[in-house]
Amino acid sequence: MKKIVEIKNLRKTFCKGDICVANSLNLDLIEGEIFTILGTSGSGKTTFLRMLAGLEKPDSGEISIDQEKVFSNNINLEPNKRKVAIVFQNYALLPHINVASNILFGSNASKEKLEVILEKTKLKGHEKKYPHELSGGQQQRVALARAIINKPKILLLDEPLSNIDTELRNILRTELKEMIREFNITALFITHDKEDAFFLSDRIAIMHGGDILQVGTAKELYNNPKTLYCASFLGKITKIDENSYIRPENIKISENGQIEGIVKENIFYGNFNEITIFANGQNLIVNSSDENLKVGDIVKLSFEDRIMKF
Ligand SMILES: Nc1ncnc2c1ncn2[C@@H]1O[C@H](COP(=O)(O)OP(=O)(O)OP(=O)(O)O)[C@@H](O)[C@H]1O
Repeated sequence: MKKIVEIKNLRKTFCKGDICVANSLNLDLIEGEIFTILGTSGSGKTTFLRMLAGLEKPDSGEISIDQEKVFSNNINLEPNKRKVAIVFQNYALLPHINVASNILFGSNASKEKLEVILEKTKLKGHEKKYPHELSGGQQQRVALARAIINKPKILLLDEPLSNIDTELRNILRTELKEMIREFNITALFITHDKEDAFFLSDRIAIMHGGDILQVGTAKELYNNPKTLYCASFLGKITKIDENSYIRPENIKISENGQIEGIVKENIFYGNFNEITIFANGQNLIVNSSDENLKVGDIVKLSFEDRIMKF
């Protein structure tokens, strides 16, 4: 598997060292994968993406893209020499020029290439329209087409799905994933949204306070988080003793359960119920399909294997 991006000991601090946004980061991206940096606001995602693109200068470390060193002690290639392209949040389309001109903006791609890309992004017939005449999905495709026309080695996507309402967002992210697969390009997303990360990514890195805490597939991270922070960031957990935790779906209410508890609350969420049960001297959160349990009912619980220890 070919490494398209190699990052070694990348460091960046702001405000005379007060805020460390990249704390000796190490990361490799593999050709063709969709990779996501997932983190809360202020965790350092944008700075990381900007350093990769050459828009922010790291303090130290190394970045290679497609086997070429683009940043090190004595190298700092300009953004346009780095074989990267960015799709910005809100797409950053130029409002006063049409679709074709937006796609060709800053590119010396041929008319033939434009035709191919219009075809592939399903924008044929829309090339003379202006951005405000396009749907959200079409605008996203123009932004993608513009990013991809120069055949970058890596496509960087800066929270492209934020500020979009849920219904459209589901459509856009499906389309986005299909397009990226269609172009067979390596992509790096940054997002704070766990669901987007799970939907889009082959692998995910969890970022927090300028550190990459863990890298893995969504399943690996969810089922085997290395730290309490990663565990709770990716989904609800409930404490079962001093240093053991479990996810609500891994506690079962059953006749044969070994632990007795009393129902404190039962909340209906449509496809499951979230039940708070007081057992072993504490409140446990349990996901169940049992809509009929009432406050005060006595139940028996058992824990499935997936106990996490931190
Ligand atoms: N140019 C700058 N000067 C000083 N501090 C900065 C600068 N850029 C970012 N920071 C600080 O660095 C930290 C990380 O910022 P960054 O934008 O990389 O985080 P983020 O994870 O992308 O957050 P968000 O999701 O809110 O964009 C924040 O505390 C931010 O205030």
